[in-house]
Amino acid sequence: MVSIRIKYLSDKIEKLRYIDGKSDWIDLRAAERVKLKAGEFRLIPLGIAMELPKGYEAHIVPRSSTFKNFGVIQTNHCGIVDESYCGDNDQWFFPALAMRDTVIDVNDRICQFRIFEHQPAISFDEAETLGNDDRGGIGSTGKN
Ligand SMILES: O=c1ccn([C@H]2C[C@H](O)[C@@H](COP(=O)(O)OP(=O)(O)OP(=O)(O)O)O2)c(=O)[nH]1
Repeated sequence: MVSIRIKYLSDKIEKLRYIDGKSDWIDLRAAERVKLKAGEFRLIPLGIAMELPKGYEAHIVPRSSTFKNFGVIQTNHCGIVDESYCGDNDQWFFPALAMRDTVIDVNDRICQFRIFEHQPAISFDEAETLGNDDRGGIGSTGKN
């Protein structure tokens, strides 16, 4: 079990819940009522700031039902929360683009996150040739 220090920046949202055995991913809630016109963009506050465990980052993605329920897409497709994003005012947000006129209410579950261990440190070693066979272009393995 890993514990995460969390600061709630809103008393209008329910506390985060990790549901053991259901899914690793933890739902996040809108901390504000947001009304968007089709084509409008907004950073929706999620009402939380966290100190992630050392060596971890968090990934935020939409819930599968987010588009069906709210008509918004996440503009960065997957949000990365760095370990250094850990101050009291480092509120997590969901960058939303409305594809239709829509209203997201306070406490609506609009996205989900889980933590991942950082990748190892990387150095880039430049080479004239990689010395491997080419795999072929994208889609070269066909459709079936
Ligand atoms: O969907 C997201 C993406 C990012 N963040 C927060 C956590 C992250 O650590 C910080 C900065 O994100 P990122 O590094 O991806 O943004 P940037 O555009 O590179 O800005 P910066 O100059 O702040 O690094 O914003 C979120 O709350 N939600």
